[in-house]
Amino acid sequence: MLPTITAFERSPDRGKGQARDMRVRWALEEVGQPYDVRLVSFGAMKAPAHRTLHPFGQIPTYEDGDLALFESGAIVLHIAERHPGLLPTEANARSRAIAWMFAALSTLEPPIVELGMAMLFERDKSWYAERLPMLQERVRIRLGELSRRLGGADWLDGAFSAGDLMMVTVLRRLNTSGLLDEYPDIAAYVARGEARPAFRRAFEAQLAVFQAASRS
Ligand SMILES: N[C@@H](CCC(=O)N[C@@H](CSCc1ccc([N+](=O)[O-])cc1)C(=O)NCC(=O)O)C(=O)O
Repeated sequence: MLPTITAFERSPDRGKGQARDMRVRWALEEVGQPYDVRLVSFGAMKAPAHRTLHPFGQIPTYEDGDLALFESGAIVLHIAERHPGLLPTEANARSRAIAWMFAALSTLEPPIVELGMAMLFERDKSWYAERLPMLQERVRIRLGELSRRLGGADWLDGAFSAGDLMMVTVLRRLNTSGLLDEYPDIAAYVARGEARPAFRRAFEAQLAVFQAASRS
């Protein structure tokens, strides 16, 4: 019995790999762990059966034997702890890699999601023109700080880790904002992640789901 994740039956991101099952697919591909996918509709996500897995009625979830997990960060950490390839074996380096996972989710993702949601849902508001620059600046501050820490290295702290995997998936949300163009080193870092064979396999798998749904 393979681990089973849940993903959108028809992703609103239209196969661009922005939905958060992408992180879990990528982590499973990096460690070479085959997996099954249960596709769920928006309606099914909110139904009691799915909420036993995910209290907030969302995807992804992860089931393996009698374990059921939600939260993409927790799922990626679970995979990284049980398979080599995503976390260093040396204790301090391992802790630093996990710190970068939290930094991606707690420091970079909030301003990036806030900007993305505003650009998606607030354009018609009277205060949009005033609020947008403030949201952009909050992201620019973090991109500048990340750029200085990365300092031309390939990955955040030595070899590629789950910290980079989470950071790249968070930074990819900026793809339509134009902000990545202002930080060519960060854009190159994201491209390095996207060029990994495991990323490509994960991306193609989630795209195939959207393409199949679009044909039906
Ligand atoms: N913190 C949770 C957040 C999970 C989450 O946001 N899930 C979203 C899908 S990924 C977020 C997402 C959605 C769409 C795009 N997009 O580009 O269209 C990008 C990301 C979901 O189930 N939404 C349905 C709902 O809440 O009713 C995690 O990291 O797992």
